[in-house]
Parts: sequence; structure tokens; C-alpha cells
Amino acid sequence: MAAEIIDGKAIAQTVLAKARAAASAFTPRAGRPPGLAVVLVGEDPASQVYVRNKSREAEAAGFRSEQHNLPVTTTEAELLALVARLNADPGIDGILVQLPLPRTIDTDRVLMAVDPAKDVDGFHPVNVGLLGSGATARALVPCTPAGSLILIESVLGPSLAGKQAVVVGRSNIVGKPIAQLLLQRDATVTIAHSKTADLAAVCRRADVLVAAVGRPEMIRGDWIRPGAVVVDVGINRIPAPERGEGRTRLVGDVATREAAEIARAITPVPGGVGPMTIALLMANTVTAAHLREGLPRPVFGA
Ligand SMILES: NC(=O)C1=CN([C@@H]2O[C@H](COP(=O)(O)OP(=O)(O)OC[C@H]3O[C@@H](n4cnc5c(N)ncnc54)[C@H](OP(=O)(O)O)[C@@H]3O)[C@@H](O)[C@H]2O)C=CC1
Ligand SMILES: Nc1nc(=O)c2c([nH]1)NC[C@@H]1CN(c3ccc(C(=O)N[C@@H](CCC(=O)O)C(=O)O)cc3)C=[N+]21
Ligand SMILES: [Mg+2]
Repeated sequence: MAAEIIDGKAIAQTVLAKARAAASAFTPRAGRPPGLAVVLVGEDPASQVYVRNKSREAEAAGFRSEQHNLPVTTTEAELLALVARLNADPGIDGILVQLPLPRTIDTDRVLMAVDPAKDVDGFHPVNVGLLGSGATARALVPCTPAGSLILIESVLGPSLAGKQAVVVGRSNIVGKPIAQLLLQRDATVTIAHSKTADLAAVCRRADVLVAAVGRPEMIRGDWIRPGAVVVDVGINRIPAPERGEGRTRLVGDVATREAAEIARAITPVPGGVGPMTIALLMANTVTAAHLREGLPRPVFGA
């Protein structure tokens, strides 16, 4: 039995449609559109593509959209000054500082400087704490985890009661917040990482398997429990000589073709979690706009 391929691109479009509708209702009520500022330091080509896509979606959703491209020589003080200016701008609801930052800048200090009410990445300790304590009505939840949960929900529905979930990866931006969201949906959650013993056996217990590692196709077909729902967060660019000299292609952290022989459903790369991340950024910006204006929080899930 071949697995269902979860269409992240299509599901992202439904989230974007809701974000656009919420934005166009918000604008006359608030007398201004939702505003998103994206900050990029340096010239990493992949980051430039992502940031451009984010700005393009923000414009399509009718937001006020600002992109700040700073040179790689930007000092921490200069970046903090920009964040302070965006914090103080009443027309800006969302501030996203694209990661990774140059090594000369203290990432934690910058993320902590963002007003938690404008923290559409959900990386500020206030939002991390709200998520961890289950206060999700008030929290801004990280985009990739929130998008991954919607993809899981599209197959299994909202409740994960009785299910074993395994998250491979424990980063603050992906693995840990996904684990929190799965726990909130009543899954029994295991977080695995580079020091986990017998990772294959741990993965084989998973009814829901989330891979957020950054290692191309590390998770093989025989690591998958029959009938599992597999979410592949990994984005890895690898050489593709079959496409011609110097060409590359994107693969996830899961050997998709093998896993699709065993799983019930699996997200592809590209076209899975990636588009959801961008859609949830728009949703979080509209949410931040509503919360800042004292309006009820809109709903973007399934
Ligand atoms: N689709 C999207 O929208 C997004 C995709 N990504 C992608 O997701 C992937 C993960 O990103 P991110 O969380 O930021 O990455 P990090 O590098 O921050 O974290 C990777 C995690 O994987 C663990 N790990 C590394 N090697 C192994 C191994 N051999 N066995 C088990 N665990 C291992 C690490 O363990 P330890 O903690 O012990 O070092 C760490 O916890 C990347 O491919 C990234 O490009 C990221 C963000 C958004
Ligand atoms: N502050 C911050 N917030 C982030 O959310 C953030 C970040 N920094 N730094 C980098 C990672 C990575 N990330 C992706 C977003 C979209 C796709 C995406 O749209 N991927 C497409 C393919 C794009 C392509 O072809 O390259 C897809 O999977 O179909 C991928 C990865 C957000 N991140
Ligand atoms: Mg994110």
C-alpha cells in the first residue's frame, strides 16, 4: 500500500486564504493593515530566497510589508537599534529576524529584544514559556511546528490521544516546540537526538514520526512503523549530477520513497512543511495584529 502524500502546498493555500480573509476584515476595523517586517543580515542565497518569498506572500495578503536587508558587517548594536525601531512602530505587528545570524552577533540577545507581542516566529522566551505552560490562547507559536501540526491534523484529526509520537531533533526552533504541540494534543511524546541510542528502534514505535534533523534521507523505510504518519521537516540541498553538472536538488531527512511503502501518510520535500511555514508566518502576523488591537484571536487550523 502506497502512503498518502500530504499536500503541504494545497493545505498552505487554505491557511493563506484564511489569513487573507482575516487581514481584509481587520484592515477597516483597525484603520490599518497588518504589518510585517522581515530582517535579513548578510547575503546567504537560501535565506535571500526565503525572505523574498515571505515578503511576496505578505504583499499578496494585503499587509504592510517591509524587508530590511543589512550587510554582513552589521554590528549587534545596529541590529538591536533596528529591532527597537520596529518595536516602537505602531503599524508593525510582526518582526522576523531571519536565522542564522552572522557569528559576530549574539542571536539570543537579538531574539530577546523583539517585543513578544510582535514575535511572529515564537522564539522569544515569553512565547516559549506560554507554549510550554499550555497557554496557547495567548502565545505566538513557531511557524514550522504549527504548520506541521496542521498537516498531522489533516490525516488524524485534532486528538492524538493514545498515539506514540517521536520527534527526531531537539532544536529550540523546530524539535522542542513541535514536541510541546504534540503533547498538548495528548500524544505520548519522545524527543530523540544525536545522543539517542538505537534511534531506528525508537522511530519504529512512532504512530506519528517528525523528522527535524538536517541530515539528508537519514530515516530509512525500515525505521517506519506500518501505518505511521510521517512529517519530514528537513530541507537539505544535495548534489544532483543526474540533472547535469553542478545541479542540486532538495531532499528531506526521510528516505521518502522507501518510507511511503510503509507509512499511512507522509509529507514530501519540497511541497510539505516548507510552504506551511510561510503560510503560518502570515497567520501569526494577522494573529499578532488582532491581539495587539484587542480583537479576538482568529483560527487557522483545520
Ligand atoms: N521546512 C521548514 O520550514 C524548516 C525546515 N528546517 C529544516 O529542518 C532541519 C532541522 O532544523 P533545525 O532544528 O534548525 O536544526 P538543528 O541543527 O538546530 O537541530 C538538529 C537536531 O537534530 C539532531 N541530530 C543531528 N544529527 C542527528 C543524528 N545523527 N541522529 C539523531 N539526531 C540528530 C541534533 O541533535 P543534538 O541536539 O544532540 O545536536 C539536533 O537536536 C534542517 O534540515 C532545516 O533546514 C528548519 C526550519 C524550518
Ligand atoms: N527567523 C527564522 N524563521 C524561520 O521560519 C526560518 C528561519 N529564520 N531561517 C531558516 C528556516 C528555514 N525556513 C523555511 C521556510 C520555507 C521553506 C520553503 O518554502 N520550502 C519549499 C522549497 C523552497 C526551495 O525550493 O528552496 C518547500 O519545502 O517546498 C523552507 C524553509 C524558515 N526558517
Ligand atoms: Mg519558524
